[in-house]
Amino acid sequence: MEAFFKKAINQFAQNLPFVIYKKPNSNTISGLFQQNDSLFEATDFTEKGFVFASFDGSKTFLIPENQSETISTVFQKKEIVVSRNESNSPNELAKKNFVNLVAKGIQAIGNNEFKKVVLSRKETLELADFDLISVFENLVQLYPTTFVYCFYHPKVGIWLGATPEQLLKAKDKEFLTIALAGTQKDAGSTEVVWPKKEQEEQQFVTDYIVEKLKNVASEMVVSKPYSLKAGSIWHIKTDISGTLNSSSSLREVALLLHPTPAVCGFPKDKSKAFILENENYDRSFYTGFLGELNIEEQTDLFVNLRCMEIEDSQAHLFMGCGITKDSVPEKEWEESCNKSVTMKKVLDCRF
Ligand SMILES: C=C(O[C@@H]1C=C(C(=O)O)C=C[C@H]1O)C(=O)O
Repeated sequence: MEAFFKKAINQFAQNLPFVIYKKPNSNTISGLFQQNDSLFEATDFTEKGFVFASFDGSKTFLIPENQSETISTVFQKKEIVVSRNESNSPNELAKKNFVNLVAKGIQAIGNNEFKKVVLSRKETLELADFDLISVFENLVQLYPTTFVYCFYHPKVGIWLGATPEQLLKAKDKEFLTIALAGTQKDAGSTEVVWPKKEQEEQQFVTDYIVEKLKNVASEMVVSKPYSLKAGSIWHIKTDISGTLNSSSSLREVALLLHPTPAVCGFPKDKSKAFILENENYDRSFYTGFLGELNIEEQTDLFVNLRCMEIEDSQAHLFMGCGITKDSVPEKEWEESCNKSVTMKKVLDCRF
């Protein structure tokens, strides 16, 4: 593991692009270390490499496999101590802005503009000291069931995250995606009871994805909804798998799914337009997607959630909440605070 991280440190010191990542429940950390600093894009999704795409669809960057050294290492579990006091320092202005944004979303739903919209915010923290590799290791140690990554490109920036949400897994014509929604804080029990509002919201997401996929796939299998723990919060998840029609391409499916109702809303176009007009900040790569594209004949893409961008001595954290007609703005604010803890914890823990 040490030699692997040393490689990443050297790469970073030379301002060369790289990505290191660990898949959910896996023991392997993989890395692509690009040998030049060119900025590549995935265009038709027949490329091989690691893709990093923005929410608005304008950027689909790629660390190409054929321009990179690929290395992996086995992850060793360590005991870590989280020193952060989990209570959030209340920021009254940020709260007021978010509560107003959510209220506006609820009003638009009441006016039948769309049925669901995912509204988000950005929170900036000052970092006293920051070590890229330690923070990545903290993510790996703390969130074993998520997709953990650290992406660096001198022309893009530094992003880290631990996302519970798969966008698309595909091999040949077989694919898998999920519908994820509903959030509640972990109270220490594995028996999670979900209110009707959360169950309905998640069912909307499932139905919408299945309906969309009918255009490109056959033989779809939809699992029963079940509870999934990601860090200290729970979600409701449904697995959806199927076979792509011979005329459908990987790119078509990825773009059909992205952005999913779990991070945008539905109908997609109307909720996306509302987000772009009202959120008042640029989501950039948050709620975009990332992951392996045609590596060893497999594609494994995730939605970029529970993530942060590191810029100079600051960390920008991003969190969002699914808004439906039954949402309560104050509760959504609290949910966004709970989600922010996923990143806050790793900025403040020690081995
Ligand atoms: C948008 C985020 O999360 C999404 C929204 C959820 C919700 O509204 O309950 C749950 C999981 C994610 O699909 C985020 O974490 O930033």
